Amino acid sequence: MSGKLASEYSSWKKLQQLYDSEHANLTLKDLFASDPSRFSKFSKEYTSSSNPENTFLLDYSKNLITEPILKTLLELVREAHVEEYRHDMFTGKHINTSEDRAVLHVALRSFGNNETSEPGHIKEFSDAVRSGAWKGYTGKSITAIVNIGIGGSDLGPVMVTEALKPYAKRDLTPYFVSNIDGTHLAETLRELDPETTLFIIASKTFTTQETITNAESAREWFLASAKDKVHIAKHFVALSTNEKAVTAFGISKDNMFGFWDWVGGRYSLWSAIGLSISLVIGHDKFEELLKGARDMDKHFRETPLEDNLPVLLAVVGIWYNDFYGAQTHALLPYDQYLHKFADYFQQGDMESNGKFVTKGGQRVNYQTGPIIWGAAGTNGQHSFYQLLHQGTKLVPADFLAPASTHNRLRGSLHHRILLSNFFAQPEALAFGKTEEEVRKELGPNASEALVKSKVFEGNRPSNSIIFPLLTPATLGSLIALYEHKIFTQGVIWGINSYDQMGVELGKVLAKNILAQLDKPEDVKGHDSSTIGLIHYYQKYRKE
Ligand SMILES: O=P(O)(O)OC[C@H]1O[C@H](O)[C@@H](O)[C@@H](O)[C@@H]1O
Repeated sequence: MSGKLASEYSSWKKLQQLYDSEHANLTLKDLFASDPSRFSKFSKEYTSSSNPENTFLLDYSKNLITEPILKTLLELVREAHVEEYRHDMFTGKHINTSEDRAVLHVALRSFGNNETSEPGHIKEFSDAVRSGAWKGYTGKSITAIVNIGIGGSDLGPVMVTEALKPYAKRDLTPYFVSNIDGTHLAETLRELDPETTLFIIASKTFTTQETITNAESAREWFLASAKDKVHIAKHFVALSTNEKAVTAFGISKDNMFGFWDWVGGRYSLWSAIGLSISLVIGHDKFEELLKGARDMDKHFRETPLEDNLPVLLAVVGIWYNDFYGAQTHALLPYDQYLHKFADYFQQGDMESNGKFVTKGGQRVNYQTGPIIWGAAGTNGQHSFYQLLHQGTKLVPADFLAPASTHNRLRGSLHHRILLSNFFAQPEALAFGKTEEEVRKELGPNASEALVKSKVFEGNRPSNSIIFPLLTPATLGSLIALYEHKIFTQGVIWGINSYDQMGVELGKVLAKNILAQLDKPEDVKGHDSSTIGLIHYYQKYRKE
């Protein structure tokens, strides 16, 4: 890290000048009208180095950028030494400075590196469960797996198993329990049979209160039927870096799938945390996912900045976040299978880049990570798109869609309709509808108010990503694309994208409060609001 605030870079100052002098006149309508080759200039096709079928098109032409703006944004990348930091990450330097750790999730998908992954164990176990050779305590095969984990030990497996459902073994149903709210576990267990259920306790630290409490309750539920603790070995496995805590819980070393402290929770689906993925889609497909990510790593490492897709997404994001003042960024996949994509990157991005101090401990004087949100199209259109089109906020968005679907209902009629929306929404956002157009449509008798209410100002930017079909390899590449976008932005902002100190305070306060919940006289050391809320709870609680 250069030790500088991003705002001290000369390219940052230049960007501010460019914004001040140009933004008022920068309209997508003019940008497209004045340059017939805008699309070819500002779009790139990616093809994975090892798999020609893993390809996608990134169209970033509908952004409020010009060639000089993009050039200056890339100067910022150079000035912030992103390329050097990229090298440091890939070579295992301790870029997670506050925890003094390497950041090497990329090594998990580099293959041929046996020290950094446990593929043999994962494969062998997945094959045994999937083939039915792995038997439960009454000799029956496993039909349900329950991943108990939270945050990074939940969201990746949830998102990927949903996204790759077309490749799933349908008689092995995955469930995910994350919330400490007993409802989550209770409602899941209601459907399950202890004789055919496998619990996967996923926790990097194996100290997370939610996960350990849920795991204990699951064990209690299981033992109510199985009676003898020896049966735990057939029904509980652990994914963790903490062997001591795993064995103390009663899970044998043989049933533990290890990983390492240099795998961040929100980057861990590539590690043993991906066991549920391997169980659901099979180890070969899990490897295809990893290879897709590996090929994007190669692209990120070797491609010049001008053509480097994660870098392009990162700088365009910075342009809106830091100069246009956009607070959020929407992820809008037009693919039902990707309905958890935004949830996944909510943690991936916000836990990585939601930070106000630099690695050097300075308070930043600019915006860092955006608020990430989104939903699968077209549901969002009938919900929040009103604000995207006519609200007072700028919401840059990424639209993603597959050209073909795994479910070609009625000769792909559904998919054609879906994609017509995928194409129409960015167009409408960018080019809008003028007052004159509305007037023409409504005729001379329309009231002024009605005319105004139907105007779309347009000029709302977006990226579009389109790929042939959502396969494991393509998904791997897309996830890695966003991971490296987050990395690039974090380096530019000078922050540590790989710790998560911000989740600690709430945990500490909750522990303290838990010890005070029984009696009103124990509730001490809080503000009057917190005390009032706890007293109300104590009045109505039932055990
Ligand atoms: O896997 P674990 O250790 O249970 O952690 C689960 C989650 O806990 C915290 O919220 C954070 O540290 C997350 O990054 C992490 O993913």
